[in-house]
Amino acid sequence: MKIPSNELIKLLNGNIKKKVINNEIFNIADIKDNSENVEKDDVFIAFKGSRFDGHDFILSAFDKGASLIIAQNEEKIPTTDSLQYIIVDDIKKAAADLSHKLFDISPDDFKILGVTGTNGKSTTVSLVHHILQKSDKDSTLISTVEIKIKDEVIKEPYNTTPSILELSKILKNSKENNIEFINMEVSSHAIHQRRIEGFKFDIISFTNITRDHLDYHKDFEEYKNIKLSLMNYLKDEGKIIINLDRLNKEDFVKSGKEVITYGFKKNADFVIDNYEQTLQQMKFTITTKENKSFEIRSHLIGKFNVYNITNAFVIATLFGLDPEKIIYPIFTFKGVPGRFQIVPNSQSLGFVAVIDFAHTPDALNEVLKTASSITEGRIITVFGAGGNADQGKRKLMGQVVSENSDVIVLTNDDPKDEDPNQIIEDVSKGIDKDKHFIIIPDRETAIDTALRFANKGDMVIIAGRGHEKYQLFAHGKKVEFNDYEVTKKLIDKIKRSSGR
Ligand SMILES: CC(=O)N[C@H]1[C@@H](OP(=O)(O)OP(=O)(O)OC[C@H]2O[C@@H](n3ccc(=O)[nH]c3=O)[C@H](O)[C@@H]2O)O[C@H](CO)[C@@H](O)[C@@H]1O[C@H](C)C(=O)N[C@@H](C)C(=O)N[C@H](CCC(=O)O)C(=O)O
Ligand SMILES: Nc1ncnc2c1ncn2[C@@H]1O[C@H](COP(=O)(O)OP(=O)(O)OP(=O)(O)O)[C@@H](O)[C@H]1O
Repeated sequence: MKIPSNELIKLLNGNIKKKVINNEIFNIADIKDNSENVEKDDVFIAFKGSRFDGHDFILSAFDKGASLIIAQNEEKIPTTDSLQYIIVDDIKKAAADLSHKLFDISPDDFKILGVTGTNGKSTTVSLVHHILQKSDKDSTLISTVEIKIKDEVIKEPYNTTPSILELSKILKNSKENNIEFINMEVSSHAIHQRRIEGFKFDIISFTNITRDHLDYHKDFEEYKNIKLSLMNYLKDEGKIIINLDRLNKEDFVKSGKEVITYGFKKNADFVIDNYEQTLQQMKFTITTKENKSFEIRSHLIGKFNVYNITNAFVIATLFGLDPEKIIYPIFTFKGVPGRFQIVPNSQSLGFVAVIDFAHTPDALNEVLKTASSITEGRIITVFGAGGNADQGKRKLMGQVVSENSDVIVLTNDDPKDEDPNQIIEDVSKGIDKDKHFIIIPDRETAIDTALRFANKGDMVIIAGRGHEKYQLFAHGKKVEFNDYEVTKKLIDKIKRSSGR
């Protein structure tokens, strides 16, 4: 794209501290925030991060052909002839303004949904995407599990919420594909790091706010306030949806925006009732304020999924869909990989093996309570806790699993750079020592042991890693490991060896 310098300056108006520009016109190929990827005629934005400072790579970007540098710290600008740069006050705003202009996108081009909360984001956005697609409404999905335009996967997600520049590129791609709806997960990290700068949402949905990520955030209060600050990113007519059973409406009405509620509580705008669950399917009703009731059936399992489904139902109605027509797409939704996902070949052995992404105390509580409610036999839980993450939640995870399981196999999750034995030690502090409890650090052996221990009628819950494809160890070591595939393989082996 060709852009005259004066237009560029106008675009960043009010944000410029200093500029050294010689070109009258810039021929901008792309806009990058990683020097490694810079090519000829790119603009390089120097972000200061938690590990690196992009300012340290300005020279490298320039050598690779960057035509313009946008930076924030003048002292770190290298003294090189012909380096053209702009020093701005607010680099996140500059990145959003520039990328939106360059890619010709604006939040007004789309109806945008943001789902935040500790748990339930992926399931909710994936279901909304499915409902929209099945209703002939073109939609983009941005989640931890996949990034899709319509039904086409366009990118493997790296983070739950991508960076400012990646998001801009997804919106550009979406606009080129005439997408009407953007459905995205918004993590607390993304809000804090302003990865959503320049975004304005039509709907923001809050699922629940419970303990997580207290390695990154100072305390729970800060974590909660960061989540709540997402409300500042609503369009003027934007609406908020909350789960009234899990959240306090007062925290949201303060925003001055319309707050729509759902829950089992009778004073919710969308009341859930008559919930019944079997291993095959659930059913429940949603009753609107106008006293219209809708019977919902789904293959998903668990009360937490009743909430996720109702949330998606409310979102879809606010997006203008006929509620009657939402019911069938909900029924055809197969769920998100690694979220209460049953490993089918386990049932021929007489028990049920389930893969679930629960990696917070609250999620483990929800999943194990669900498991108990639909299981005659014992609950056997295989789990661990992740490294380089909230250490304080480990003991709480141990407690929840201890209270809700008959047999516990404690193993490695993703130890990352931490000592795996220390993580196991931290988790085991929450486990009642009178329980049937065994520590097996190797995850495959742990799963195998749990499966061999299972009797007819039992349920084996393999928690924590869900859809993830790799186990992460120290020094960046990545080992292929998918709980579903490993469990399936182990069950086949047990079947072969036992002749069952
Ligand atoms: C701590 C954290 O959140 N870091 C995120 C952050 O990175 P950062 O700003 O710290 O970047 P950095 O690595 O220090 O680099 C600074 C700058 O130098 C640049 N650089 C760096 C090296 C180089 O050679 N050249 C160069 O130009 C980098 O491109 C970057 O622009 O911004 C990056 C881009 O958005 C993220 O990918 C990165 O996520 C890291 C990988 C991460 O682990 N984040 C987790 C904690 C996270 O964000 N999780 C949440 C939710 C998880 C959940 O829901 O459970 C998520 O949204 O994924
Ligand atoms: N509404 C909910 N309330 C509590 N727990 C839930 C809820 N929905 C899902 N869970 C639990 O959280 C796990 C992750 O679900 P999901 O991926 O939908 O959440 P998420 O917020 O996207 O999490 P992440 O960002 O870590 O992927 C599930 O496997 C389940 O154990």
